[in-house]
Amino acid sequence: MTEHIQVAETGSAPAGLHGNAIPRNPGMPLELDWVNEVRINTSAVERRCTTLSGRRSVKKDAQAGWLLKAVTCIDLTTLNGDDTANRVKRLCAKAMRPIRPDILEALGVADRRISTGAVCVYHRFVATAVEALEGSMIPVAAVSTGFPAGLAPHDTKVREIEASVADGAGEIDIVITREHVLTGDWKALYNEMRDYRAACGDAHVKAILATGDLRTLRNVAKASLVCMMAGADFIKTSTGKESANATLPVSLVMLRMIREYQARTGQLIGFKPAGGISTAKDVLAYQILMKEELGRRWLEPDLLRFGASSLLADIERQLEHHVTGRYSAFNRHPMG
Ligand SMILES: O=C[C@H](O)COP(=O)(O)O
Repeated sequence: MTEHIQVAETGSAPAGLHGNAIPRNPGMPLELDWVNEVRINTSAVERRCTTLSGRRSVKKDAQAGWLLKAVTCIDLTTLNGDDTANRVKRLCAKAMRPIRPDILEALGVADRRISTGAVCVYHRFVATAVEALEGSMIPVAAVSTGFPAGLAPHDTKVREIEASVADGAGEIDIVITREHVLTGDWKALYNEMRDYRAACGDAHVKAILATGDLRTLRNVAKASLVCMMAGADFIKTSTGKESANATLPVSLVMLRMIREYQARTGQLIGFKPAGGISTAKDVLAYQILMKEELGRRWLEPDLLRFGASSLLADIERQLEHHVTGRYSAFNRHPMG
């Protein structure tokens, strides 16, 4: 598949959810019949993912364009217990200039304005990141609702969202209560998601399903659907802290539910695979999956984000290899 892909034009706003033309998902009443009808053919899902990687690839000469586009879809993330304001500031600087100017020059895109899709941090660092990114139009995404386990009291979780919005977060990545899925309490999941969406106000909300905790692909599909019904703008696979994070089969199931939701409601919902996505090769596989399942519209940062802490370093390295024919050491591509 040799297909060249457009990266952001000079002077256009950096990638972000804000200012895009997609109307937000208002949600809809919980339709339990629809949820209960959901069926997943696990072997067909696995077969599709296996054949996808065998049949499809992006030709070498088009890869740089795809990887630059992927950069604009990264939620550049730091979610560690030892995070500091200085680390977050360095990450923000990287988000504003994710690829070294000499590499962009050699690729012939020095005039394009390329930034990551967002910077993703804990609530504590939202204000720091907002200040560091001032003028860049890069939104700050806050993980929330007792991330990563999501087991804080409900009111505390709602207040956490409100606090991050007050500090300037433009995007809120909430974690769902896995117990609601594991006990099939779809009403409870719908209600909590509804409350989170309301607390976000104008901030876009990504629903983290923590798929590695949900045990079955059918649960993943149902949870995706219920969160979309309750008004999620994006559905996201993982926190990055579960024992299993983003995978192609889980992503395929979520994408099929996005397609089904769009067919019934007309609404376009975004997708964010997260956790363990660390190589350019991984990212190309996800981009191919997105394009094949939902179409090229879903390669844009208002509908696709990669939640990743170390992916950018590998992409930059691959782009450098593309222009010089040589690989440099990882320490030449610091994250912050
Ligand atoms: O949402 C983002 C993830 O926490 C990042 O996970 P990662 O550190 O495996 O890239």
